[in-house]
Amino acid sequence: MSQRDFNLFVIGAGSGGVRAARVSAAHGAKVAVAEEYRIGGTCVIRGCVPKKLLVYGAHFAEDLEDARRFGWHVEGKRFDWPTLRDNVLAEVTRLSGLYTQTLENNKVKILQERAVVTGPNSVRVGECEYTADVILIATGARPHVPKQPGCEHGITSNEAFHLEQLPKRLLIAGGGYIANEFAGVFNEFGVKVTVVNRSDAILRGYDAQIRDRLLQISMIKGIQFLFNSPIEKIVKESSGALTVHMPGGPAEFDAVMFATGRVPNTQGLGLESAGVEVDENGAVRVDDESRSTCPSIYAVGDVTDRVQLTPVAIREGQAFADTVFGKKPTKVDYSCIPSAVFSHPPLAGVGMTEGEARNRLGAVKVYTADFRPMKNVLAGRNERALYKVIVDAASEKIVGAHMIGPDAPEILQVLAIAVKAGIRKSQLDEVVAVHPTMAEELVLLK
Ligand SMILES: Cc1cc2nc3c(=O)[nH]c(=O)nc-3n(C[C@H](O)[C@H](O)[C@H](O)COP(=O)(O)OP(=O)(O)OC[C@H]3O[C@@H](n4cnc5c(N)ncnc54)[C@H](O)[C@@H]3O)c2cc1C
Ligand SMILES: NC(=O)c1ccc[n+]([C@@H]2O[C@H](COP(=O)([O-])OP(=O)(O)OC[C@H]3O[C@@H](n4cnc5c(N)ncnc54)[C@H](O)[C@@H]3O)[C@@H](O)[C@H]2O)c1
Repeated sequence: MSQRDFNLFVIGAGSGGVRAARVSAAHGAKVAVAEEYRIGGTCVIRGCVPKKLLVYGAHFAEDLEDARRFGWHVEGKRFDWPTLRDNVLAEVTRLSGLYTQTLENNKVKILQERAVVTGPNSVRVGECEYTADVILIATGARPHVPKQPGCEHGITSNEAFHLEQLPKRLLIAGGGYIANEFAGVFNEFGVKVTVVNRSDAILRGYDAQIRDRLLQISMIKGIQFLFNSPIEKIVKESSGALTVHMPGGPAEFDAVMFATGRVPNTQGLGLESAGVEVDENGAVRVDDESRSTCPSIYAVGDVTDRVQLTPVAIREGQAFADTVFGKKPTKVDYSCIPSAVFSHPPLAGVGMTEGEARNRLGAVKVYTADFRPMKNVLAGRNERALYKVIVDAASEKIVGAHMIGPDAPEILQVLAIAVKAGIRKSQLDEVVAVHPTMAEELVLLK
């Protein structure tokens, strides 16, 4: 029996930390978790969940517009931001309560304060020092804000959920997930959105044709994109407006939001006291069992900067608990991780893009369905969906699938099973279509 206060001390009650704490406790460990902000972490409090609820809220703008062609006349429609904001924040509070309850039900001691590591087996929380056989760093990541003069006047996704009122003109810096998701949301709410990117492409890592389709549709919806436009400085005017200086000249906005990546939360965490190494971005270096360079300290989730997605943090937390406290050594399989961008319309992908497949495999076959969904046709909405299935010409196996269009993330989740299982294109063809659906295009690809 250990003489220390706990078998496991988890720092950070987000996606990875909560799963690791709960499962380790279920395996019989005495567990404590420290959280400096709110139980649930980024995903629940200021990430996936409130973001997706805003995406739902935003989509009503198009649904109400399309409704007319389906015979529905909605008089006097009007959007009220405070109503949506407050309902979303209330839902976040409810979910945070459920996460807290889950930890308590599993007898995990919750310390609602910042923790720092003071040695290989010790942690300080406020005035108290605790000892533990194992420490798990699950502190996540925080928004990166560029250092150019005046950038402190901008906000990040953290603040976007709490805006007092919507800005009339919003500049979003970045071209990744958060930039495209929030550009879509705020544009649907009637905000004039400009996306500025320092490079010449959005959503690197996704299939080029799918990205192009999103760019094209986003521009038609009224979102302006400026490429190769690093922000040089931001000046706050006496009116409160922000003048943003860029290579193409200055422009005025009511708010600037940075969506320029997220950096691991290791600053001031005391990792050096235990010999825990971090990389050049501050991410904890770990082996394939999530063990750091200190044998008693592990790390999971965004703080390791492997794949910054909730389901990955959860898997890493589960694998850690099973390996260290469940006598079941488990490694996370990082191959074929599906992902989605909840833009308007959403896009999703799994496996190799067409470009990657051509580079890595040489001979590939690409099957595409480029179509206007039935609902869009009747609505008079000129938006086309695009599905792509990438096949290794030698083995006939599907090595990637990518799509943009209504409900693409929902459809892709199921297709990802086929890609992960390594099925052949002919096996897709054997499946009878569910008609009329959009997903049936996947079994009718010629
Ligand atoms: C706007 C936004 C939208 C997103 N949307 C999606 C999505 O749709 N799908 C998806 O898969 N992923 C999404 N993500 C990413 C996802 O939220 C993260 O990958 C995930 O939350 C990482 O989990 P984690 O456990 O590593 O860290 P987190 O969930 O960030 O948890 C870390 C916790 O540690 C706490 N903490 C930090 N330092 C200390 C300390 N010293 N002491 C005590 N506590 C500390 C923090 O307060 C935080 O609660 C989104 C992220 C953002 C920002
Ligand atoms: N739907 C989802 O699953 C989802 C949604 C939101 C966030 N996330 C996760 O959170 C992470 C962070 O999201 P994000 O959108 O901030 O990051 P990102 O990595 O997706 O995009 C960052 C963007 O900022 C640009 N950039 C980086 N540094 C810059 C600088 N100094 N000046 C100007 N531009 C700069 C990059 O070129 C890139 O376009 C994502 O990588 C993702 O893993 C996932």
